[in-house]
Amino acid sequence: MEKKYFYTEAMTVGYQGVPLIHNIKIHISRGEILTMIGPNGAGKSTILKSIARQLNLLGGMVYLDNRDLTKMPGNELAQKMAVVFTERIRSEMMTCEDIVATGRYPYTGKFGILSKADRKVIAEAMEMVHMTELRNQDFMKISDGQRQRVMLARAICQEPEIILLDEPTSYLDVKYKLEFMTILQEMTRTKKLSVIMSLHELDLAERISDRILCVHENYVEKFGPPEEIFVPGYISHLFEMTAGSFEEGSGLVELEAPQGAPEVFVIAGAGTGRSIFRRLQRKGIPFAVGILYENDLDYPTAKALAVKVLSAGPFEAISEEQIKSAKDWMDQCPEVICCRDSFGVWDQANARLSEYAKQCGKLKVYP
Ligand SMILES: Nc1ncnc2c1ncn2[C@@H]1O[C@H](COP(=O)(O)OP(=O)(O)OP(=O)(O)O)[C@@H](O)[C@H]1O
Repeated sequence: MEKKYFYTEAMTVGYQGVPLIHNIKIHISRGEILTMIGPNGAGKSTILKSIARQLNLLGGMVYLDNRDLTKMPGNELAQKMAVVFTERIRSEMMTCEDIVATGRYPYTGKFGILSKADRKVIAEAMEMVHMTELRNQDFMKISDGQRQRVMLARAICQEPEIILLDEPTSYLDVKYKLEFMTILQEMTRTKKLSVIMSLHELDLAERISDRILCVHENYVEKFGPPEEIFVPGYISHLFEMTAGSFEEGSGLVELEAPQGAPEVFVIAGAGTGRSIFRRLQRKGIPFAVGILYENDLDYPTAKALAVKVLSAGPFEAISEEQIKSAKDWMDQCPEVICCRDSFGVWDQANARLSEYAKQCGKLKVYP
């Protein structure tokens, strides 16, 4: 096997000599992103802390750049590896810039005197995460999201080859989440940075990661590229979801579907139905939907929330039998909502259903 930049062999992690997860086998190359996902308390932070040497390994080996990581001198490790964890660092009387500057310690020698070149790296790192305007503020008096950006700037100015991040985007708003991920991605491309992180945002994990490690409670269940992880039903299994659903294809989460005999039949399609399905869900009204093509934008939400979805295969002709079945379901519902104001050439079955609902006096044109 090609030697990877970072890899583990039978790594066992845990606390006070008690193993939590055995036999962890992961690897990444320079410029790759590995993301850990899994339920609360599964052991993601424990793995990160063990790689960062904050916890002793309970077994196995970790290699970085072909070296036994446990034996690497501290200063050398600090020049290779940056760590962005969630615990608050003690920082009395320190400005945000002071905190970022501590990222240069592996390069500044014993007295921590910053050269002109160090100051340039610090300024660039602050600029990169858009925190220059925070530089003179007391680090203890900024928001959680601002703190996450300051900590990323500190890691960037450490100029590492590999960065470990524990839930780095948990406090960031959507703009900064995307910015944060873009910065990481740019650094993987331009500086060949390797990234190992934990994320609870599955949509981001799927998009950014080259490899995903699925940590189930106390064991590692899967390790592979996102397309091997986000397969139907797997995320619900990994998180042992008991309410609502996650659809791996679209990355959509939906709340619990209302149960019971359908009270409304919805004619939707082309993405017109999703907001109606969710409104019905919020009111706890069970509903049926038809006839949707299985590649329609509305289909994943309908599958998650409706009692019954009458569907047709992608680009297939809809048969008389399918229309008859949809009418039968419609007959059982006191009300029909039509989300469409026009029907295309390939959607005449739904035009007929809408006409049928009108004849039955059940059609409600949705506002
Ligand atoms: N210092 C500690 N000593 C002993 N056990 C600990 C310690 N810290 C955490 N644990 C336990 O180790 C297990 C894994 O915790 P860990 O923080 O690694 O989970 P996680 O996957 O990062 O969870 P989350 O998604 O909630 O952050 C938990 O059962 C936790 O209670």
